[in-house]
Parts: sequence; structure tokens; C-alpha cells
Amino acid sequence: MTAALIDGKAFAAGLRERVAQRVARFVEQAGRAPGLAVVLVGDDPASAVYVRSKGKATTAAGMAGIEHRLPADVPQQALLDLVDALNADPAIDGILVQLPLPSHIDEQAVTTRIDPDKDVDGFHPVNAGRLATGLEGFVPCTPLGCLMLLKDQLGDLSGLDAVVIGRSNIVGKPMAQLLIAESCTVTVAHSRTRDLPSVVKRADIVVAAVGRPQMVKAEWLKPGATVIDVGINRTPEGLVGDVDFAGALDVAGAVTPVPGGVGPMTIAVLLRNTLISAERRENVVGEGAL
Ligand SMILES: Nc1nc(=O)c2c([nH]1)NC[C@@H]1CN(c3ccc(C(=O)N[C@@H](CCC(=O)O)C(=O)O)cc3)C=[N+]21
Repeated sequence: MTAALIDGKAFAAGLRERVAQRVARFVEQAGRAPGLAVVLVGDDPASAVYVRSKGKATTAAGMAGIEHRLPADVPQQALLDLVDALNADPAIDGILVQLPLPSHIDEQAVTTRIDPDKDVDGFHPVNAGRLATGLEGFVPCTPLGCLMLLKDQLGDLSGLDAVVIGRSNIVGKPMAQLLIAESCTVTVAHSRTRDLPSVVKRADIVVAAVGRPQMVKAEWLKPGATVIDVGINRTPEGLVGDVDFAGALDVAGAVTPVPGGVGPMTIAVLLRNTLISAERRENVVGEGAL
């Protein structure tokens, strides 16, 4: 084994600590805690687990976490009405509607209903457009967490060859935008990409976000590459990423584990985004780096 392990869990703990310190300053100045509303529709056990750990992390950072649970058969209009109420509530700085939603609900209708300036997930098309054009806005938590790990590991990314595997609106596309903004040469690969191994071979940075267990093989990697594994796949053998982790350890320069890599960063960045939303909404100048 030659690769360094990228300890996302430790980095996320540090970020949560820095957020908590700035939250304390915010509370002094604004006279209230930042508020994050999390909406969970139905009772998918995996979603319930994420929502619970989000709730715990929110409280630990000194923020107010408000959970709304709706039955799986809730009419779409009732969900939209709840979003409207949260948009109008001055104590709420961030709104997260846990995805996926039941199939009778149009996810786009819900995502676009959230006030873009409370959209701490960064899923609203206005925030996607802001990211694409270099305007300030909310950036989706998972790709921003990946970028933080990359910059911590590599410093300046400018000129590096980056391959993003996956083109989702939630991870692949915003990840590519972030890497373009860092002056990487970015390739976005996906299920129709021809000869993925040779595309990956060129990359100094590989971000795997496909949702297929251990799809990215160690032999594809350029020796010394930095590998960020966004995949969280539940298999009979346990939780595994999109990368052949054991193999990558012998080829890569650095690699994120699953669990303990990108996942914890997603929650830490969510708290960061919520704090920044609160500071903007109350005109509080944040002090101390995040
Ligand atoms: N509107 C919305 N925003 C989200 O950000 C969102 C969502 N919907 N729906 C579900 C996915 C999933 N997600 C994760 C968060 C933390 C871990 C995490 O902390 N994982 C740990 C533990 C994994 C485990 O044991 O299950 C790890 O990777 O080490 C994983 C996944 C946020 N999501």
C-alpha cells in the first residue's frame, strides 16, 4: 500500500467545530440560532438514518434543527404548502427536503419551490446557474465537500486533469463546475462514455459518483492519482464505494475510504451552508475561516 488515506471523517469534524464557533458569534449578534428545517416524506429506513444524523449534527453545532415528517402518501400540494410556510418563516435559514421523494411527487416542483436563498442543498436551478456563472450562491454539499478534501490534499488544483464519473445534477455536474472554477481540465464521463479506463488513466483527480459498487478498477488509475469516492453502496459484504478501494491503495496517491470519506463531509457542509445563509439573512459578518 502506497496511497495516503483521505480522512473525511476527521476533516468533517474539524469543519463542524469551526462552524460551531461561528454559530456562537452569530447567536450573540443576531439573538437567535441559525435554523435548518429538514423535511422527510415517508419512512424509508436509510433516509431516516441520514435525517437523524443531520439532526444530531445540527444541534451539536448550536443550530436549531426542525424536523418535519410527512406520510408517504402526502399530497404534493401539502408538501408545497409546507415549503411555502418554511420560505416565509424568518427563523428558518435553510430548507432541505430529503430526496428521493415518493413517485407521486414531482421532485422538480418541490426543489424549485424552495426559496433559492434558503436552498442550502444547492439543488434549485437558480443556484445551479449561479455556480455555473461564478455568482455567489449555495453549492451542493457533496461536491463542495469533495472539493474541500481535494484542496486540502493537493493545494492548488490549477492545470490538473480531472475526471468526474457521473453526470447527476446533485453531484457530477456541480463537481465539474467547481473543478472548472479551480482551473482543472475537466472530463465528465458517464454510462455512454467509450473506453472509460483510458479516460480515467489520464486523470490526476478522479471523482467517482456512479452508484455502482467497485466499478472503478485500480488498473485504470494513473499512479499517484487522487481518488475521491462518492459512492455509498449497500452490498451483502457491507458498505462499499464506487472504487476498488483495496486495489486503489496500491496505485493511487491518495484515496477516500467508504465509509468515513465523503459522506461525513456532506453533513458538515450542510451545516456550513446553513450558517452562511443565516449570516447573509441577518447581515452578520462571519469571522474565522471555514
Ligand atoms: N435533499 C437531500 N440532501 C442530501 O444531502 C441528501 C439527500 N437529500 N438524500 C440522501 C443523500 C445521502 N446523504 C448522505 C449524507 C451523509 C452520509 C454519511 O455521513 N455517510 C457516512 C456513513 C454511511 C452509513 O453508515 O450509512 C460515511 O460515508 O461515512 C451519507 C449520505 C445525503 N443526502
